[in-house]
Amino acid sequence: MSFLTLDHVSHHYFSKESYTKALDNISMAVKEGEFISLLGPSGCGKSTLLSIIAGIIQQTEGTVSLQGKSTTESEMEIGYMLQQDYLFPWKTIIDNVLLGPKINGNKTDDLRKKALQLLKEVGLKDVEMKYPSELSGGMRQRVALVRTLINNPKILLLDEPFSALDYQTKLNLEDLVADLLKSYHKTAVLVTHDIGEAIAMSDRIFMMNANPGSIAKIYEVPIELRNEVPFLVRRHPKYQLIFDKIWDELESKESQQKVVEIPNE
Ligand SMILES: Nc1ncnc2c1ncn2[C@@H]1O[C@H](COP(=O)(O)OP(=O)(O)OP(=O)(O)O)[C@@H](O)[C@H]1O
Repeated sequence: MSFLTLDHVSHHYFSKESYTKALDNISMAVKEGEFISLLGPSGCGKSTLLSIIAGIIQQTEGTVSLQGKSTTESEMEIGYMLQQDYLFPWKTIIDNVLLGPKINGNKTDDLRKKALQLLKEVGLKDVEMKYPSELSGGMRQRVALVRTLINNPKILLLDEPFSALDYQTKLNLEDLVADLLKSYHKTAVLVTHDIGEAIAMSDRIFMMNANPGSIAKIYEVPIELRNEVPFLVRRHPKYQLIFDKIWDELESKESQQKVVEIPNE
């Protein structure tokens, strides 16, 4: 049985003024511990798809399940990491990390130890009593990662989590996230515009079409690249070949973007 299953998922946005068919008939099966990326032209529905997997929005058609359970029932088992860290500025780092478990009514004494361990694992020692404003963007994003992992989610949904960071910080964080997810055997879905990031981090890359959003192609990253840390994947002889192939595909999709017509009622 696959870990995350999407079966014929479609989604339409309706309002009085407009209608958008954002996703059309998406099916995919993600294995436990697998890292997949969603890549595609702007507006092809990547974030919509991630929100549906997260159970934040309900798809118009089709089913989404995590280990056989609907994702709306498994909300607590899903971790979400976004471009912005959304840390509360008036709370210390440790209080930010422990806020989720606290809201869920969990005792935080044991979790405090785990939080400090995770902070150490992401290279943040002795920051627990600091406030977010005292940390750099990359450090705050690492705190956001710890805040996600403290809930021990079964799956991590990553919506362009590195795109607001400078290039060097982004590469370092990619290595860190890949290493942590591997060591905790977490399944992950990454939305990105960065082809290099998708190749460096993923087992498989789902290339999407726009208007409406659908899966156009699935690229399986060769095993020898998957066994490397992301930074070294970018130096692998096969990396540029895969990059060029995906680049050409993406370029042709950008140029094919059409205006969607609003159907008559
Ligand atoms: N709340 C909404 N109401 C109406 N239409 C929406 C809404 N959110 C997204 N859309 C439309 O649905 C389509 C898919 O949007 P979505 O944000 O999922 O794409 P994306 O691939 O994540 O885009 P980008 O790469 O630019 O972030 C687009 O046509 C967008 O305009």
